[in-house]
Order: sequence, then structure tokens, then C-alpha cells
Amino acid sequence: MSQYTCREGVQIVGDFKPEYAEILTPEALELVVKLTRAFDGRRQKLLQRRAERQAEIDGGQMPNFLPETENIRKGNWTVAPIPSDLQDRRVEITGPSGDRKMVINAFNSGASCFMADFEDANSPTWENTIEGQLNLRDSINRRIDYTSPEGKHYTLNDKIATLIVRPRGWHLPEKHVLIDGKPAPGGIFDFALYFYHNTKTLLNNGSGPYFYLPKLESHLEARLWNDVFIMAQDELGIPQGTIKATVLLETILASFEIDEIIYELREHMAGINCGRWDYIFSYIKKLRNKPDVILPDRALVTMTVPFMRAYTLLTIQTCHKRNAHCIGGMAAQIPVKNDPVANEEALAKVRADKEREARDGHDGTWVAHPALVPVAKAVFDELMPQPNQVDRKLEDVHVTAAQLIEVPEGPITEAGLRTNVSVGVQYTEAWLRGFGAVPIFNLMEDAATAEISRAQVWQWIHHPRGILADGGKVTVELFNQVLTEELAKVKAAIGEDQYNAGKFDLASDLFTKITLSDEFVDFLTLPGYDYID
Ligand SMILES: CC(=O)SCCNC(=O)CCNC(=O)[C@H](O)C(C)(C)COP(=O)(O)OP(=O)(O)OC[C@H]1O[C@@H](n2cnc3c(N)ncnc32)[C@H](O)[C@@H]1OP(=O)(O)O
Ligand SMILES: O=CC(=O)O
Ligand SMILES: [Mg+2]
Repeated sequence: MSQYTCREGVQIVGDFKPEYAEILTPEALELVVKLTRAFDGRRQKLLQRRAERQAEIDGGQMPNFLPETENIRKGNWTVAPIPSDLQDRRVEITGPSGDRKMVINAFNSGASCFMADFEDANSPTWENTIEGQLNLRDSINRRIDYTSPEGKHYTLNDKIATLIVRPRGWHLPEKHVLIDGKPAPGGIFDFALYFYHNTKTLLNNGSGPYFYLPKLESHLEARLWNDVFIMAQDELGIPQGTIKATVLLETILASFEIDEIIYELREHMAGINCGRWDYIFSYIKKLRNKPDVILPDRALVTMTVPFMRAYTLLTIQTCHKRNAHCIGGMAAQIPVKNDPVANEEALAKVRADKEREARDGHDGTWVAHPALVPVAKAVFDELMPQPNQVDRKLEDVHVTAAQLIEVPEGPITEAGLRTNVSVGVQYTEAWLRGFGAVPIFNLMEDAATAEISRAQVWQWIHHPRGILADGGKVTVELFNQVLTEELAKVKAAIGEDQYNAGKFDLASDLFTKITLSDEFVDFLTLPGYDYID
């Protein structure tokens, strides 16, 4: 039973722990309530607008630059000055906010920034969500510590990374907190609690409330965040423009509104990050019903295929024109344990990816693991000796609407299908157990990468051109057979006991349901959330 002290209109149905009440204070909840009451209607309408845009695309209206905002694209404006601790962002490490040891390790990793995640890398259990807030609060107050079961003790170094927090996207609810009887919007919930508890300390420490904004699909969604920021800053009595946001450019539709998104947030804008994994997912999702659009095996959709190249170059160019930073994305490779050759190959791939980013003009990049910090840092130190390269304006880049949606060539193979099915179901299983980022087949998998896998399987089954390189159509029967066989391989690899202790049956049912559903499920995390504590 809840023992939280709530103001009128708030009901907390998540477990009570005394330390959780330090986050879920009446005052902090008051801010969640105010922001929700002010903005949830608009959020709902914007989600509805996403569905309408999907129907327009299905009806033949392909994405394009907006005629009504041409004056913004042509205008001569720039973003407000960016704080000094966000001037040099050459390496940013990311990780789930709910894992206390990882949070400490990330701060100590030598990266310039740490993106603490309530989104792609975080399975939104009540525990992860509220412990994430506790971990960040304790870090900012420099009182976080952790002792592992083996007895290793973890505390913060003197010099730590600058903290940037990624709240959930507009689509995700927080079902453990009801406001006026309805689940709180996950993004507002994460943002408001963090902002309420930490802003003044962050400012006293010479930093500030910095956020990553995920999965935006339009400049109107950016405007909604901007309005949330304005109200929140007023509520806390801090100057407008104190919050700084970095937008994840990770949906195909946002690519057509980059200037407009930066413009909406220009008083609060630090930069954009090219979130490659959700971007690929979004490309598949939005164009899934087009007869001429089908992507090859996931491993072949690299950063150098034309539509990915077009989007990253356009994003760098647009950011730099507006004096905003443009951060690169995450290579999927992670260190390979007990295999030095495979490990060196993985590191070489990461190095090559970071070299391309630095040469293209990115001002920094993301890494998934502390061992990759020196790898990425060495590349940026060599190719970007100055703090950033915002002065490189990329004036010779000309990206067209057609290039942004150009369909890459390549085969769909049975091996690609098997990998997608195996990764999709293994990730779903981990996520249901509360793990939002996991290593699978020596790659980092999180909600965005897993979405690619399951969206591809859906499309290959439902699209007439979902045909394997050897000529066979990807069918429901083939999917069922592959799923059974891949699950058997997982069971053999991890052993029957571990398999049975996991959530493989549930994951497999959920994965099958969303893969075989005629209607494409917008996010796997939405039906999945019903099964999360
Ligand atoms: C599409 C996107 O949104 S990308 C951004 C979201 N994704 C992420 O943030 C992924 C972050 N990375 C991770 O979660 C992990 O690195 C994984 C799951 C990929 C790999 O995890 P593991 O195989 O368990 O890592 P591994 O065993 O090599 O860890 C070794 C050490 O590094 C630490 N570590 C690994 N990754 C991180 C990280 N991202 N941040 C901080 N510490 C980390 C571990 O805590 C461990 O510490 P210890 O030696 O003190 O015990
Ligand atoms: O959030 C990052 C991505 O690649 O997706
Ligand atoms: Mg993402």
C-alpha cells in the first residue's frame, strides 16, 4: 500500500520504499502535476498527429521539407550561447540511469559527458526509474557509492563527466503514477523529478540541467518540450534559457525539420545527436507500406548507405549553420571478452566509425562502454584538436529530399532473418527482466536496435518483396520455424535452468504477437510495458 504523501490528483501505485519518498516528494510531484495538466493535452494531440502523418505517407504523400517554414530555413539566426561545460563533448558515454555501479563507472570513465538514460537503455521498471533518479541525485551531491557482491567499492573520482539526462520519449507513459486518474507522461515525469531535485545544486556546481530529447518527429514536438522548459524554469525561479537540450535526430520525419527543431529550442539548444539506430527503425516504420521500400539485412544498413550519409551530413551542416553542436552516434561493437582477435576487430570497427564522424564534422560521439572511451577520444583528439568544429560550415553539402529516403540495395538472407529473430526475442526477454541494454552476439543491443530487428521481420513477412536471397518468401510459417530453432539454440547455449528461470516464453509470445500483427505496433516497449512491474 502506498505510503507516499501525495497532493490532490496524484496517486502512486508503485511500491513504497522510504528512499523513493525522497524523490516522490509532494513538492516534486506538484511540478509533475502542473506540467502534466498544462501540456498532456498537446502531447496526446501530437501523438495523434503522428498517426495522421503515417496515414498520409501510406496514402502517397512522401516526407518533404515544409513549405510553411521556409522562412525559418532561410533565416539568419543562431542558437543562444552554449555553456562552457558543453563546449567540448568529444566523447559521451551512455548507460542506464538505474544501474548504480554503471552510473559511477560512467562518471569516472574519462568521457567528457555522461548521458544517463531513462529511455533506450533503460527498462522502465518502477525500481529502475526511481533508483535512476536516486543515483543521479546522489551523484550530483557527490555522495553516491556502491559495493559489489565481490566487495569492490565504487565512488566518484575528483574529475567526472558532465551529466546529461535522457527522459523518456513523448509516447511512453509512467503507469505507476496516476495524475487525475491517468498515467503520467513518462517524459514529463522523468524530466520534472530530475529538474526539481537537482537544478540548484547543478548550478551551484558550475553546471546546469542538461537533457537529451529522444524520438522527436516534428518541430511541434520540439516546441512542446520548449514550453515545458519555460514553465519549469518559471516554477523554480531560474532564468529562462538555463536548461540546455540536445535533440536526438533519430526519426526520418525529423530530418525534414532540422532547422525548425533547432529554431523552436533555440534559447535552450545545445545541439543534435545523430541517433542512428532509432533512425533506421523509423525509416522502416514510416515507409513500411511503400511497395518500393524494403531494407536488406540489418548488418548491411550501415552509416555509409546513401540515406544514412545524407541525413548525417545534413544534420551536421544544419547544426553548424546555427552554431549548435552535432554529436555522432553509437557504434554497436563492444569489447569482446576472452578473444583478443575478435576484440581488436571490434575496436577497429569503432575506430573507423569515429574517424568517419570526426572527418565529416561531428563535434563528438557516443560510446557504449568505458573501454571505448580512449578509442574514440584518440580519434577525436587527433582529428579535432580544438574543443569542437562548429566553425566548419559544410557549405558544399547539398542534400535533397530524395536522398534522405533513398532505398539501400542489398539482400535479405536467412542468416539475417535468424539474427533478427534471435536478437529481438533475447532483447525482449532481458528488457522484461529489467535490463534495457545487453550484449548479444558481441554487440550492444537496446530498445532502438531491437526495434530494427523486429520491424525488419514484420516488414519481410508483410511486404511482397520480403524475399530471401535464395528465392523463398519470408512467411509466417518460416518465422515460426526460425523462432523455435533460435530459441532452442539459446536454451542450449545458456542451459535449461537459466532458460527456465528467464522470461523466454513471455518474450517469445510478445515478439510473435507484434511480428504477426497486421497492424504494425508503433513501439515494442508499449505492449511490453504491460508486463513490466
Ligand atoms: C541506441 C542508443 O540509444 S545507444 C545508448 C543506449 N545504450 C547504452 O547506453 C548501452 C550502454 N552499455 C551497456 O549497457 C553495456 O556496456 C553493455 C550492456 C553493452 C555491455 O555490458 P557488459 O557486457 O555487462 O559489460 P562488461 O562486462 O564488459 O563491463 C565491464 C565493466 O564496464 C562497466 N560498464 C560497461 N558499460 C558501461 C557503461 N555504458 N557505463 C558505465 N560503465 C559501464 C561495467 O559496469 C563493468 O564495470 P566493473 O568492471 O566495475 O564491474
Ligand atoms: O538513441 C540513439 C539511437 O541510435 O537510437
Ligand atoms: Mg534512440
